[in-house]
Amino acid sequence: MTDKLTGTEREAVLERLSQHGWDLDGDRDAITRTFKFKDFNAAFGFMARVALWAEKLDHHPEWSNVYNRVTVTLTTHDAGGLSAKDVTLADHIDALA
Ligand SMILES: C[C@H](O)[C@H](O)[C@H]1CNC2=NC(N)=NC(=O)C2=N1
Repeated sequence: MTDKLTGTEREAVLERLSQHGWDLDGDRDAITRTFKFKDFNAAFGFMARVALWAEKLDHHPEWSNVYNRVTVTLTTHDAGGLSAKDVTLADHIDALA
C-alpha cells in the first residue's frame, strides 16, 4: 500500500513540479501536464518510452493523445491521491520528453 503525500510534502512537490509545467488537475489530488511534439510519431515514441518506465515502476499514467499532443495525469489510485510514486514517474517523464 502506498501512502499519500503529507500536506507539507505535497506543497513542496507542487512547487517544484509546477516549474516544469505540471499543474493540479482541477479539484482532484492529481497532477497533469501536456507535452507537445513535432508530430504523431514523436508523440507516440514518447508514450512508448514512458510505458516501459511505467511498467518498470509498476505505476501507470492516465493519458490521452491527439496527434502531436500528449496529456498525462498522475495520481495513485491505491492511495486515493498523490504519492511519492507520482513524483518519481513525473521526474522520469520529464527526462524522457
Ligand atoms: C497491482 C498493481 O501493482 C497496482 O494496481 C498498481 C498498478 N499501477 C498503478 N498506477 C497508478 N497510477 N496508481 C496505482 O494505484 C497503481 N497501482
